[in-house]
Amino acid sequence: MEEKWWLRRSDCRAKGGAPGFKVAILGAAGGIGQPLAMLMKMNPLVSVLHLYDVVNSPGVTADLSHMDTGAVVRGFLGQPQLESALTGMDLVIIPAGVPRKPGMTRDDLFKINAGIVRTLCEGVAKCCPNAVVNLISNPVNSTVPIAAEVFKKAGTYNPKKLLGVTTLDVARANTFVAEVLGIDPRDVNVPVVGGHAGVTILPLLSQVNPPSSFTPEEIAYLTDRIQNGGTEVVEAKAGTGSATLSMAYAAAKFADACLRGLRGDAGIVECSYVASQVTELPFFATKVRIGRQGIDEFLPLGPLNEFERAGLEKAKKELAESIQKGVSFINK
Ligand SMILES: NC(=O)C1=CN([C@@H]2O[C@H](COP(=O)(O)OP(=O)(O)OC[C@H]3O[C@@H](n4cnc5c(N)ncnc54)[C@H](O)[C@@H]3O)[C@@H](O)[C@H]2O)C=CC1
Ligand SMILES: O=C([O-])CC(=O)C(=O)O
Repeated sequence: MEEKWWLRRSDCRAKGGAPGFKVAILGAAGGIGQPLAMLMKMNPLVSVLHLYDVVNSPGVTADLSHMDTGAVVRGFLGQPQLESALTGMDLVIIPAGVPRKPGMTRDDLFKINAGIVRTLCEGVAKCCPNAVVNLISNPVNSTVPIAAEVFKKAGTYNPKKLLGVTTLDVARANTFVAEVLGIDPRDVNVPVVGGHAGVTILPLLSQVNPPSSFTPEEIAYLTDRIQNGGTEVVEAKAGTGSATLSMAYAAAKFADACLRGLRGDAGIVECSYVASQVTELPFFATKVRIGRQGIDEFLPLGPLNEFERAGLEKAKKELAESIQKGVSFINK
């Protein structure tokens, strides 16, 4: 392609190396991957953006590379290029894997996505063992334990740097609560704890900021809508996939929080599904404080009302099974 020009790109004076973080997206040509790649290309904290996929990453890379933002974009295609995609990365975002169709649960994706996540995490362990990992691929309740086991086997596991992305649950909760209250969603913050599937998604409506009270009907409506927000989109898309645009937005927001934490900004608190001692389960989503080394602090659940305590028990039962399934996949 370069032959038709008098100047080759390698002769250009740009040498790269601008200050900023190096970020890789694995699954970058997918429904989430493409808009997420665009949002990360627009993030001023990113100096280098690596886009890896098993299909179409050269096209997505060429396209995004014409945006006049600071990040230098490079594309990587297929397993032989995985190591180059990962080497030197500070943050690795993983939305690789198949999405749901109507009638499926997230757990139905386990068969295909578990193996994809294992392979990609083996690459992370080998090429950028100190990177922060943002895991999006479903079922998150099992893929995060899979990633942890892969890293343990490789001797690189750092629980402070492995974060399951549950930001979309928070974004939905903020949106739906704001609608019920008749206020701006940007002014609402709903902690959502537990996990990322059905009853494991536990919105803590008693802890909504600004402090708000809800009728029992509002609580029933909001809890159901937040827990089934993913299914609402899967059904509306009628077989063509699941949430991609809202997920890319949520993933970009979460990645930005991680980068600001790594930079040393104070007060970065996000909900995320992580290795945790907040409950008796080895993994649980709660608020975490993110700092220079990844997670600095696991924040407690806070006071729950009776409805939330009952929800927590249900969530824990399902979560325990999903965690065990992920752990056994690697240690079978
Ligand atoms: N954590 C969350 O809140 C959410 C998670 N998801 C999950 O994210 C995943 C991706 O969803 P979509 O982007 O809609 O799917 P998609 O099918 O549009 O894109 C997935 C991409 O992954 C790529 N891929 C497949 N195997 C790969 C491998 N071994 N290495 C690298 N790339 C590979 C595919 O080529 C494709 O480009 C799904 O598992 C979905 O369930 C979706 C929405 C929300
Ligand atoms: O529902 C799905 O399969 C995708 C997802 O995780 C979400 O939208 O929350």
